[in-house]
Amino acid sequence: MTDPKVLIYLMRRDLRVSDNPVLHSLTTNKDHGFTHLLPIYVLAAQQLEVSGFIEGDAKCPYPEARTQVGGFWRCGPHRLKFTSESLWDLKESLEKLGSGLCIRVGMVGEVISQILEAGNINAVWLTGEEGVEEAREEREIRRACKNNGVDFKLWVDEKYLIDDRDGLVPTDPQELPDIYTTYRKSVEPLREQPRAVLATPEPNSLPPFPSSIPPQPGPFTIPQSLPELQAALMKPLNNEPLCRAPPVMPPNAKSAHPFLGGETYAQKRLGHLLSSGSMTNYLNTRNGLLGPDFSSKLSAYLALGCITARQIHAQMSAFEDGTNDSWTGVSGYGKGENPGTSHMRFELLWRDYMRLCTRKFGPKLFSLEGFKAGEQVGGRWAHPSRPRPGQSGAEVKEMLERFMNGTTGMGLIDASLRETYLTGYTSNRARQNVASFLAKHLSIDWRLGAEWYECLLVDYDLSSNWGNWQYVAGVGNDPRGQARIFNPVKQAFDYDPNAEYVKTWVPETRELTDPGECFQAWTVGEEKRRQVGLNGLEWVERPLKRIEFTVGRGKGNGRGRGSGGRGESGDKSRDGRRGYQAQPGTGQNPRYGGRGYGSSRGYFRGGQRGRGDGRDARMGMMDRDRASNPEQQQEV
Ligand SMILES: Cc1cc2nc3c(=O)[nH]c(=O)nc-3n(C[C@H](O)[C@H](O)[C@H](O)COP(=O)(O)OP(=O)(O)OC[C@H]3O[C@@H](n4cnc5c(N)ncnc54)[C@H](O)[C@@H]3O)c2cc1C
Repeated sequence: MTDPKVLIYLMRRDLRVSDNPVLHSLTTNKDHGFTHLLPIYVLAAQQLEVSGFIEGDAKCPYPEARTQVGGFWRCGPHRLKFTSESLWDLKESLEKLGSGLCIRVGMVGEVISQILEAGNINAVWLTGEEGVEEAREEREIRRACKNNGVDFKLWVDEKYLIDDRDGLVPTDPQELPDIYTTYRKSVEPLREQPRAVLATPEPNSLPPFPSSIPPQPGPFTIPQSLPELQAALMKPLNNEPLCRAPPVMPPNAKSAHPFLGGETYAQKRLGHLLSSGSMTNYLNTRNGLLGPDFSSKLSAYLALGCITARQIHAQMSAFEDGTNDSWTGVSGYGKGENPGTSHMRFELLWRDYMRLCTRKFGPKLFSLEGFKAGEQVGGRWAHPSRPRPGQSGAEVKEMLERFMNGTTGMGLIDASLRETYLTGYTSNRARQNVASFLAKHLSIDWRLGAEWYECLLVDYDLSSNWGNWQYVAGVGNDPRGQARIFNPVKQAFDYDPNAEYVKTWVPETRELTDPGECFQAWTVGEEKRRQVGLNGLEWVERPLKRIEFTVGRGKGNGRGRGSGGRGESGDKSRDGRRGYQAQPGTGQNPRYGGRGYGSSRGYFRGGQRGRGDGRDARMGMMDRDRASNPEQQQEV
């Protein structure tokens, strides 16, 4: 009998069996020499809270998985659910192929090291990622492999539209143009560029799953069913709401993102978009706000690698070329590239571009000054511990709390924030407005918004989230930078002219007939407020922002009217940099992770400290890190 030769395939954001380079190579290259394949997914303790996997009174060995500036849970309920569904779908798909999936809990590098130390592993393969934490994992695994005499291979991440190896993506990240359009022009025509998708492995074509695997080290227990997995993930989050006075689901409101996670559902969704004609119409509908089909809703699948951009491209090409008769009769079928499919490629390239920006700018992705570090923009933004002149910390805290629970008094913004809280999704149009409102109207540290999205979004993606927040805050790759401000009243008139979206998510406005009143309920007169039940509501009486706006004059000029432009937010008058932004790479507990920004404490941890669950000691360790760095202390 030959000795077993076991290959670990660590799956991170490539949760699919189709168009998967690692699985494909194992089925096509029969000389790989492995007798067994062990696909592993680790629920990473710094990215999602894992204490729910502990039974009994044992203490969790890791700090809570909180964001660094705001102290929010890094992975909220919507993405926990979607991720668990995606994992289970992957497990079932691998089982159908005659393989399996081993789920583990802990710090990724540590988990893999423990398995290597138990012996009998010959190689570890994984796909490279751009994030700071993911790169750290890769270094740790590489080191563990070296220490244990095990082969290590980092595969090229192939879930993007343009392949890194085709000579179109700059090999030196610093050569990436700072403007998206310049990059796009350098890679067009987009329809010609993507590589072909890789075939899905046939059943029993992969090396078999090992018969024995080192157990999950304590104190964690791995659930054996999807409901148990979801219960363990949700357990720590059930103890407290994510914010003060959270919104409740309005009657008759429906999620625009009712989709289950996983490769199976990603493919179904793509099929639906093509067969329903939604993809053909995409250019006309993509700025819509309500309903599942105004845009693709593929982002969450793309973020976890349940589907690849080139799979979307390939299916669109088949549609355009008329090579799949099941689409006969659908508008645009067989008629070549159309505005909808062309624009989808354009958006998918944005996603590529955001990833390449992460590669280029590294930890600057999380810096208050963004990619423009050194351009002295930091003093613009308040944080509860760093109010701007004339403000108190309590005022900033209240503004932020009302941002989080969607009671700012600005209809479009509140609708989007409540929708995001309740469903994990909001449209790109709404996201742009929300980010602009926080950073440019409220002048609050935009990283708190980025972290809040990290917690809430079902499709959270490191590069797309942080890159877009920087872009809108004016410290990223928007050539118009600080000069571009979204007027949320004008935007509401343009994209929600009948206030259907605002009325759906801010049900208190449903009795109002004038859309302008829905967009800013403070404009409703006293008598009417009483009649429609708006009387006494804080966000009606005391909105965080009042924008004078008249439809005839403000609409269409991109600026609103009266004080509706940038002046009313006070951006220009109050400045003076206070030098408080974090220095990349400081104040972190290196073992636990962190992405090189902010402090570890977070501001909105409501009641987490000193609750006597054994975690104070760990937080104390992080406090010491901060105390050794006075600049860092100033930061929070
Ligand atoms: C402040 C802010 C935060 C954002 N955070 C995220 C995030 O965490 N994850 C995420 O995937 N997208 C993010 N986006 C980008 C965009 O809003 C979402 O990708 C899109 O709304 C997802 O819905 P969809 O799949 O229906 O998009 P569609 O309109 O159908 O677009 C198709 C795909 O193109 C990509 N795409 C579209 N627009 C962008 C963009 N501006 N940047 C990068 N990729 C894009 C996405 O992968 C998307 O699935 C953010 C945008 C803003 C303004």
